[in-house]
Amino acid sequence: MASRRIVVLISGSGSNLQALIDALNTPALPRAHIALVLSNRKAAYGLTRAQNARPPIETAVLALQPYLKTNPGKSRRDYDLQVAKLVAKHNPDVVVLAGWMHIMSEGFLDVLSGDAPYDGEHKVQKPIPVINLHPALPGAFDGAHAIERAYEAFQKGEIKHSGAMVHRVVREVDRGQPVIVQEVEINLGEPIEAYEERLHKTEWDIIVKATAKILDEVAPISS
Ligand SMILES: Nc1nc2c(c(=O)[nH]1)N[C@@H](CN(C=O)c1ccc(C(=O)N[C@@H](CCC(=O)O)C(=O)O)cc1)CN2
Ligand SMILES: NCC(=O)N[C@@H]1O[C@H](COP(=O)([O-])[O-])[C@@H](O)[C@H]1O
Repeated sequence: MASRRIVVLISGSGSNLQALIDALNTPALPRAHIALVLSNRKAAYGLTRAQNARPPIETAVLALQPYLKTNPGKSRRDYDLQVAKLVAKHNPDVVVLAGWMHIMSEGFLDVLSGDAPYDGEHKVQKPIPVINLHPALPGAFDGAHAIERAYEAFQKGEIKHSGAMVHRVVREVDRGQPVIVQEVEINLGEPIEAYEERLHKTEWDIIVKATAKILDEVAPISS
């Protein structure tokens, strides 16, 4: 059976990308490779992680503001379609947003679902699931800076739990169906760094499990 294809979108350090890289072709993530790592920030250390992988992983950078500057008249939506085109060309079985700090418009999702062509003519052969890692529980702290917001809310007594999840990506940010949800303990009075350390370890675990779960749904390994 052919190796299952993963495309990973990043914006930063890439520690979750590293978790995926380390899990490739182990029992946790069998028969899989990362076909492309795409970053919207050229300084993202995750790009170095991909290039240092063995075998090296193809990387690409497409940042919004430089795109708009070099393509006068083009919009954020055009940018999203360009991202979709870069992704679709690799015909992935799954797309993983691993710290991808850009809200995707319908255009991107329409291409990945097969509802719209990625090059004005061709559509993806089958719907491509897109999943996102988010450092909060379903329905809580949607959007950016969720770690800090959840930590502060707990310390103020506003919430009793927080955690992390991987969810399917839909147009409404962080409201897609959860794939894996894991609570993470927060302790009253502890520094945020202690909570973040526990949370990131949980993320590294659930991003691999969620990716494997989706791959087994869309491209199961025949026994
Ligand atoms: N259509 C969707 N797009 C994205 C989703 C989603 O569920 N649906 N998840 C996010 C990831 N994310 C939280 O998990 C998130 C990332 C970024 C932002 C945000 O406010 N981005 C700003 C720019 C911020 C920056 O550049 O630092 C923006 O896009 O204008 C919110 C939520 C990924 N995309
Ligand atoms: N809303 C999305 C969001 O906040 N994502 C967060 O970005 C970090 C990426 O870390 P990494 O670059 O080390 O993988 C992770 O903590 C992830 O939960």
